Amino acid sequence: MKILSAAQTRAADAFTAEQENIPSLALMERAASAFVGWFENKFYTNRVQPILIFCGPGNNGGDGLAIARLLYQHHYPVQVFILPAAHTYAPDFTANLQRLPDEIIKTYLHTKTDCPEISDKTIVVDALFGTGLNRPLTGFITELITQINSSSATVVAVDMPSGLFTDAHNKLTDCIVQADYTLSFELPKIAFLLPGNARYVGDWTIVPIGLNAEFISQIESPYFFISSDIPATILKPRPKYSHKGTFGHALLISGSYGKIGATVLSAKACLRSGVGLLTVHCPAAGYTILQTAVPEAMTLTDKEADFISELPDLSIYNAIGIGPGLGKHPATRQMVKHLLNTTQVPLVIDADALNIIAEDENLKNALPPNSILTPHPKEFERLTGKAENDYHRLDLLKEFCQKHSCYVVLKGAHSCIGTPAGAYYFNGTGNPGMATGGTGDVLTGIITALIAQQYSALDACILGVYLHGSAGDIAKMEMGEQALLASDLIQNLGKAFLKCSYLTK
Ligand SMILES: NC(=O)C1=CN([C@@H]2O[C@H](COP(=O)(O)OP(=O)(O)OC[C@H]3O[C@@H](n4cnc5c(N)ncnc54)[C@H](O)[C@@H]3O)[C@@H](O)[C@H]2O)[C@@H](O)CC1
Ligand SMILES: Nc1ncnc2c1ncn2[C@@H]1O[C@H](COP(=O)(O)OP(=O)(O)O)[C@@H](O)[C@H]1O
Ligand SMILES: [K+]
Repeated sequence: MKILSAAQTRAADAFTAEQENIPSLALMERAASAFVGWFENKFYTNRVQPILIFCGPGNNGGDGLAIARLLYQHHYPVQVFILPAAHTYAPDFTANLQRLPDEIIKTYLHTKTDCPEISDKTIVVDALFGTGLNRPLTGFITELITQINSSSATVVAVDMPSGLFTDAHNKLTDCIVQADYTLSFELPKIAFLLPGNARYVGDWTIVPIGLNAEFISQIESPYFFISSDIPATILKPRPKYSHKGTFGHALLISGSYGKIGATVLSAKACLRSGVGLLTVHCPAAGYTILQTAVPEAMTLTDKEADFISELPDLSIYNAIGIGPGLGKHPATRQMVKHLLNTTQVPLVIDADALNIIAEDENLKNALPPNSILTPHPKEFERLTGKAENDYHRLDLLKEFCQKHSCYVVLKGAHSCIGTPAGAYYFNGTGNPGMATGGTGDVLTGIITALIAQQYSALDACILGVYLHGSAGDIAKMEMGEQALLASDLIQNLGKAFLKCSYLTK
């Protein structure tokens, strides 16, 4: 699914209205109906809590007025509060104001004293500003928003939390509505996918309003959201006459004393992701553990008991994953250096292998083209330096991928894949239960297996993060978030593959 900027969203709205001969007012009605459908589902028994709808002067405010009318028709106790317009109200705002039933109390807000009391039991609908915000909010509006934010009311934002830019950085001092829920139209917004905005956006949902699909597919955007649509087109069926050689031979270089568990997790995930053959190169101390815990994998041991100091013959492998549990022993550093200087096989690089590379500019420059790096934010910071904010981090991601011709999976709640072509793919699966040790090792195993099966680097990253998160979501259905372990992701990879394969049909 493509992600559009605020300007592109406006263009998509305008094109849809013109091309499909739908008045913009009808599009607004669709948006309001979609909002109300979601709202009724969420708060369906509740027709006593007062609903305070705050409307700005633009189309977002117009949505608010249409929502007020529809909720009133569904017997919700709504009240409307309207901001003064600096110049004029948007035409569709005015049209919806005229359609507002007289029974709905409407109040114009000029100063703070006009603002209503907002009790705990209230539901606030924030329709002040949406994608048309063009500067930080100032003046009296900030007092209103501060009052909304300091109340214990449930806050539902229409399209965007007011004050939050759709696609640009907000300063920490900017005044922004802190919504519990954001119901947004047609496509996710970049702002929803960045960790720093979580406290404003809350739990977000997208509802379709029928914007022109052809227009959206033609418009150029570097930003994509990975929902089931993209992975379903990537997953390949296993041919009837295939054999284990068809699905590649992966090598996993992993482990050090006390961290063989990371190797076990990564190896199991690799095997559960369809690889034909897997060999693990680990410290000698890991031999019995691996042969017992992962009998399907072949094990090669290092001459050292507790860390890896040497490389096996690499010539027979068509995918190499390195990093989980590796440690940073000087001999291990040398091994990583040697690997980067001798192989042109793209690597899947995680954990301490990333930390070793981060400490040496020459190693970054020696990355084989099309390698995949899977840092969490701290590891990423070691690679690129500190980001000033979430948007700057995206710039650093792009620069790094372009400079080193590699793919980076910047892990997080919405893991973001950066590509050498400058695209960004944000993952939509996964949950906070996955914020637990070992889940990253599982991802390394999955992506290494997909590379061994000849998926392109980009496809392996997309399918990998999607299946990894999907396995986490399936595990969550059984056991919730607190008890979730990295092993549970491996247990549920089969179901995640199945679910994805049903979507390809
Ligand atoms: N255009 C369409 O066809 C549709 C638009 N929709 C709604 O329209 C919204 C976008 O509407 P608009 O483009 O009118 O924009 P907004 O309603 O977000 O805000 C624009 C208005 O706010 C003013 N403004 C911007 N920043 C300000 C600031 N910091 N302080 C004070 N005033 C400020 C602008 O001058 C303008 O008057 C979407 O978020 C969505 O809610 C939906 O109804 C779907 C269809
Ligand atoms: N809140 C979250 N929501 C969704 N996924 C998450 C969340 N927190 C972590 N994850 C996922 O879990 C994994 C954690 O990886 P990492 O930090 O490397 O763990 P480890 O080093 O312990 O294996 C990543 O794939 C990340 O995207
Ligand atoms: K809003």
